[in-house]
Amino acid sequence: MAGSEKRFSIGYALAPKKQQSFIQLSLINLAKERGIDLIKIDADKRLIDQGPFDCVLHKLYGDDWKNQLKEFSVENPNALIMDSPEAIERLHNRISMLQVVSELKIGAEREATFGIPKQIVIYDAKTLLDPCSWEGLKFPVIAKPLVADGSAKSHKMSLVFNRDGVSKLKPPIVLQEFVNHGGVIFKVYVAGEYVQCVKRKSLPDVTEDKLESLEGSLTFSQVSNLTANEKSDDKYYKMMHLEDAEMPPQSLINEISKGLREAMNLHLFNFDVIRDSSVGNQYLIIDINYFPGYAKMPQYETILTNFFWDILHKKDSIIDDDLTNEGNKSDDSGKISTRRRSFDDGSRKCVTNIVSEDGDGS
Ligand SMILES: Nc1ncnc2c1ncn2[C@@H]1O[C@H](COP(=O)(O)OP(=O)(O)OP(=O)(O)O)[C@@H](O)[C@H]1O
Ligand SMILES: O=P(O)(O)O[C@H]1[C@H](OP(=O)(O)O)[C@@H](OP(=O)(O)O)[C@@H](O)[C@@H](O)[C@@H]1OP(=O)(O)O
Ligand SMILES: [Mg+2]
Ligand SMILES: [Mg+2]
Repeated sequence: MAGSEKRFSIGYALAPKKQQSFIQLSLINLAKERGIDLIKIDADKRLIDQGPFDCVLHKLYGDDWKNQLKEFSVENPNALIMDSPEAIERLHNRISMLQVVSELKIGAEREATFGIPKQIVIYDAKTLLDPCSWEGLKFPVIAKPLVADGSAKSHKMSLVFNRDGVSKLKPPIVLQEFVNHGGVIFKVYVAGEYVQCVKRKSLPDVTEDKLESLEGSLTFSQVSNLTANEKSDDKYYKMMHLEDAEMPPQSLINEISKGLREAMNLHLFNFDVIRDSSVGNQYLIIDINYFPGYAKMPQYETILTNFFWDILHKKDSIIDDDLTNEGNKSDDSGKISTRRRSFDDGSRKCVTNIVSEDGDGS
């Protein structure tokens, strides 16, 4: 079938800033060469009136958008929704976001271990000021807004050194123990089966003596997302040498990525990992983000185009198989061989269950 390869279209619905960084001409052109047209979804029109799309790629918030996706899925049952809004929503709350890490079952026999820092959630001021609620949590702690909805507010954090810093906090918040990690954070980008781990600068360690001299709390926002210029203005960042930091074991990163991808039913996300300096081989996951800044990865155009190509062709072969199998779901020998797609509240997942039962055991 050379020369007559089928073309696919992906509609994208992204906030202006995301669109600007992600939808580069280089990505559009590479995808086009591989038979994939990236088409902007007009946010001022109903989604259902646009298309046709083989896939809808999106990072938008709100019930109206969720309803539009649902409506679109009903009308276009073969279109992929990348990813399902219900699956994405798990990442909009910093408790449910990390709960999934605690549930991962990954091969026990390895030198490195992984988990999440100790944390509690505080919903109101009364609980915040009650010392009993803090029991078991050690200073310093990071106070993070409970909601992670992409707003500037949801990225505003405080590093709290002692009780004096507590009263200023505004619940609902998650209080997470600050773990010294040598000022280096690992960001793991996942796009389907593709995994890339990069190093970024993080918050510096807080030593015991520093802790005693520091007052109350310190606020900050998106440290690992600062531009090179912003970092080089700072004395601390000038001292840091990212090259010297050892990477986490690749096999561990791959296993966590696969475990998270499957457990969350998401294809596009990244997660932040730190290495506990006091232990050495203990890795902690502190944040998971839906559809992160892929454009920061070198060669992101190739990585994302390959990913799009894979999911579109996988979807297409499932549909072709379904059509071929229509007539032989149950033949005379009693063998049943069919493929069943999973749906999640009306939106299609990319998961396929293959059901095959041998009636006669042959
Ligand atoms: N438990 C922790 N111990 C030590 N440092 C932490 C911890 N939690 C967060 N940090 C530091 O604070 C930064 C911001 O935290 P986090 O990643 O949770 O916020 P975010 O606003 O969701 O970030 P992103 O821009 O990646 O979405 C991290 O990149 C890291 O430098
Ligand atoms: O552009 P967006 O609004 O999606 O910003 C995302 C940002 O990507 P960008 O580089 O494209 O800004 C991500 O950076 P990296 O982890 O990849 O460094 C991370 O900060 C996400 O948390 C942000 O998503 P949000 O949490 O705000 O929804
Ligand atoms: Mg983060
Ligand atoms: Mg985040």
